[in-house]
Amino acid sequence: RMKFIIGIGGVTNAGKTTLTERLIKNLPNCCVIHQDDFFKPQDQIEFGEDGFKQWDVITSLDMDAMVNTVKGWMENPEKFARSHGVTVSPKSDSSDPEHKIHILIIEGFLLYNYKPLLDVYSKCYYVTIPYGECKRRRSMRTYTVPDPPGLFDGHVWPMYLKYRQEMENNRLDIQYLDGMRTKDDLYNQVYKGIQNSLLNVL
Ligand SMILES: Nc1ncnc2c1ncn2[C@@H]1O[C@H](COP(=O)(O)OP(=O)(O)O)[C@@H](O)[C@H]1O
Ligand SMILES: O=C(O)c1ccc[n+]([C@@H]2O[C@H](COP(=O)([O-])O)[C@@H](O)[C@H]2O)c1
Repeated sequence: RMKFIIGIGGVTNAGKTTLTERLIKNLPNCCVIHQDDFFKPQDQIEFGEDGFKQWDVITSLDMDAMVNTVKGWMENPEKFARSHGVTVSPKSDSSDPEHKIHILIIEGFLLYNYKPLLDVYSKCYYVTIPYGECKRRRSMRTYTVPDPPGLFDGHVWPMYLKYRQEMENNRLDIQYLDGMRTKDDLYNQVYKGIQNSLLNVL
């Protein structure tokens, strides 16, 4: 079977998880890896010169563990699916070309800033929203470690700008998505895009 890896990157609260959840429900043989699951424990996150715990930098994540998880899927997507509770369509069902494929979605806010993971993607998406909307959505969200006052302007947004610049210097073929559009619009656009890509590779 073909293997196809989709990156859903983007700024915090852009709607990555919302979009991803709907895609995995509707794509065949589709597994998911959330970058948020690879945050290091709180006591390993250092304080920066900005006075904040440095959550929004690549070293706050155990990226080696994330790479190994991706490799695990690549080596045996069937087994990965089974052990993650994903139903795999039977191989004999070859009448439907869609089912000749294994799909992995990798979702997260720093997807395209780690060299060992840059060349695994078949398709790279990046969802953006403007500063004001990002700050508003973020203020309504509660993480395992709640944001201290001033974190967004003092750390989250500046680090986003820094890593986004670095990402753009990496010259990946990234398709940008406007996260201000409705959830339905975003989903329909991406679902159609993936369908088209699959038709080309199958
Ligand atoms: N297209 C959208 N338009 C408006 N609000 C959205 C949209 N997509 C997601 N949201 C809302 O924004 C917040 C963050 O969404 P989420 O999918 O968790 O973002 P992320 O995973 O990028 O941090 C949630 O409250 C969600 O309901
Ligand atoms: O998940 C956690 O344990 C966690 C703990 C502290 C902070 N976060 C925040 O998670 C954000 C990235 O996730 P997301 O879903 O908003 O893209 C990032 O901006 C961090 O500041 C996440």
